[in-house]
Amino acid sequence: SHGWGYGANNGPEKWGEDFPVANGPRQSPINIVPKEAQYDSTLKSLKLKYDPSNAKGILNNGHSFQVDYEDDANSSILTGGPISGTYRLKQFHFHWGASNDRGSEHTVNGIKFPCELHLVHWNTKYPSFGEAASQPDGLAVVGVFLKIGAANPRLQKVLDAFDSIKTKGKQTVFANFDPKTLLPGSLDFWTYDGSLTTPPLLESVSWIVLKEPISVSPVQFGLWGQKADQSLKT
Ligand SMILES: NS(=O)(=O)c1ccc(C(=O)NCc2cccc(F)c2F)cc1
Ligand SMILES: [Zn+2]
Repeated sequence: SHGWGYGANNGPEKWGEDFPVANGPRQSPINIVPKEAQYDSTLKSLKLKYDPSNAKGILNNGHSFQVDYEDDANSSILTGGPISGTYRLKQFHFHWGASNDRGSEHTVNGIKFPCELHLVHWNTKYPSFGEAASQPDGLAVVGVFLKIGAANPRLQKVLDAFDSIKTKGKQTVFANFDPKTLLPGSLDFWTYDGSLTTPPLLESVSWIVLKEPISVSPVQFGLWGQKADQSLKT
C-alpha cells in the first residue's frame, strides 16, 4: 500500500483516511496568534540538559532527516516549561518546503517559516517512547523556527551529514552533538496540547514552540533544498 507522504494522493488531506485521529480535538500544527495567547505565570522556564555523547546517528526516513539519541538513561532531558516530570530526548528532525516561502508546520500570524526544527522528548513515567506516544501526556516536542539570514555554523555539521544520506532509508553515524547549540538565545515559548504532525498523528504532544527563530543562510538552506529534494523523492 502507498505510505503517507506530502503528494497529492497521500498528503495531509488524505491522512484522515488511514488515521481517523486526524479529525480529533487536539491536532497539530496550528496557527499561533501571539496577541491571543494568554500569559500563564504558573509556567516554569524551560530546562534542557543534553549529553552530546548520546547522539547515535542521522537517518533519512523519507519524510525528514532525523538525528537519533540514546534514551536509556536520564542524560539528555527536558524539564520545566509546561510539563511536570522528566522527558527524555529521543530524536530531533526538521520540516522544510521546496521554496523559502513555505516549510514550517506551525505558523505565526499565518506566516510560514522556511523550516522548523523539532526536538522530540518522551515522559519517563512510561517505559518507552512507543508507550508514551499513545498517552495524552506522553510526549513533549520543542519547536524552533528557522529563518533565512546569517549563516549558522552550528547547523553546518548536520547539513554536512545530509551528503551521505541522500536516499530514503540511508543512515550514518552522527556522534557527539549537543542539540542545545541549535537553540536561540531566548527560551521564551508558546505552549499548547497537540499531536504528532505526521501519521500516526497521535494526540500525545505538549507543544513548546520557541518564540525566537534561529537563522540559516541562503547558501546553507539552498544546499539543503537540493539534497532534500533528491533524497525525499526516492
Ligand atoms: N513532527 S512531530 O515532532 O510531531 C513527530 C515526532 C515523532 C514522530 C514519530 O516518532 N513517529 C513514529 C512513531 C509514532 C508513534 C509511535 C512510535 F513508536 C513511532 F515510532 C512523528 C512526528
Ligand atoms: Zn516534526
